[in-house]
Amino acid sequence: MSGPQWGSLEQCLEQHLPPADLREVKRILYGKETRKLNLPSVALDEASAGDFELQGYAFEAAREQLRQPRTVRVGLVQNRTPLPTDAPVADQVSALHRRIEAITEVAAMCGVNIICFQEAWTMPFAFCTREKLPWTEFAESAEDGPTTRFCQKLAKKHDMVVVSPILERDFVHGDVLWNTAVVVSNSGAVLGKTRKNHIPRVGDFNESTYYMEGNLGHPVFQTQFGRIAVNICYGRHHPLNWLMYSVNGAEIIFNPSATIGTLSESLWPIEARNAAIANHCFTCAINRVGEEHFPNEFTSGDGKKAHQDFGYFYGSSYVAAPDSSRTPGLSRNRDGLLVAELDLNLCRQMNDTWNFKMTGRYEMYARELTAAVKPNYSPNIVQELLTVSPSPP
Ligand SMILES: NC(=O)NCCC(=O)O
Repeated sequence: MSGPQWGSLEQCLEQHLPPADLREVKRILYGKETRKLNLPSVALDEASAGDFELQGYAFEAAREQLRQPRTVRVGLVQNRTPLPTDAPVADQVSALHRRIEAITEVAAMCGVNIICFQEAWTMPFAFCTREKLPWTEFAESAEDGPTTRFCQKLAKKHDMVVVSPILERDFVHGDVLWNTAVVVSNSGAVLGKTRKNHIPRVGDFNESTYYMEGNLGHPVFQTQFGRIAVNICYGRHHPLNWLMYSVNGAEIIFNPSATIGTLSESLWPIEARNAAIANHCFTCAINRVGEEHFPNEFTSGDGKKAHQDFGYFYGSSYVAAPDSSRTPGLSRNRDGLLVAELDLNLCRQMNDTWNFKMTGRYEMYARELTAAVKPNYSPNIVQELLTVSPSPP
């Protein structure tokens, strides 16, 4: 399975396909072409000095007579953990704060209005280990922990909405942990929080050792730049999870993730993109990048040898639009900032074209699902009745 040596699908296609074929392949694989954004040279220089990739694309919508274009710029950040996992907890957190601060500065130069970081961005993705200490020490209050206060400063300074996915410790309810995304308004106020609804039980994703499925439903946050929601990582495999954010009015759904090549790389380009199409909204898929090594060995329950790493986090963050177009992905092997300009008018335009909301038959599904989750449910399977022919006299 590919590690860091293989840069990205896009690099491979560009390198090997003749231009005419490349155009056709991209038309089918990526939909209507996104326009490359002309990003300021100072931002490109800063990104190159800071050793992270910077790419920018714009999605366009048709001009309407009664509504002005509703353009918003989103920033997706993928990054490695700068320090080794056995460095002191406070040092790891502060190194990540510094890294994200630098990338957010560049996002501000690019006019980003809403920025989203990767899942559990203040820590290594240590849930594979099943160890409690020191990993639980990375948990913080969503309302006023050091990372939320840090994000409030960034939001206010840059007039930017900040989506900050962290390991939350809920001090009010028995000190329990959650996988949470905090949404900070561009005013600097904490707008609210949302929790990961689906917890994986696959491979080394032993997150259920640490926290439960979220209990906050599918909140959508009204920001100055549009209505946003956060579907954290494994929730992207659940079409109804995306649907409920959309039912509550989300125009942009962020999907901060941590996932590895051996498990999910072939699912990655499909799921968030399909959700954008099915729900007439934009989706932003963000994955961490690189390899994280842990001090102690752990096993995967598959008879294979114990190991000290999770596998390769393949980056490849991208934005998908309701008209089925998508940006190219960031690379598989570098930290990066993807800037995408969205015209939110495209959501309603696609709704009027394809009518998935109108043709959705939600009432029928609600009724059938209500019956199907009951313990005494009998599946509606129609079978041929076998008639017993009378025996000959
Ligand atoms: N972080 C997380 O939920 N990962 C699970 C694996 C996946 O969804 O690809």
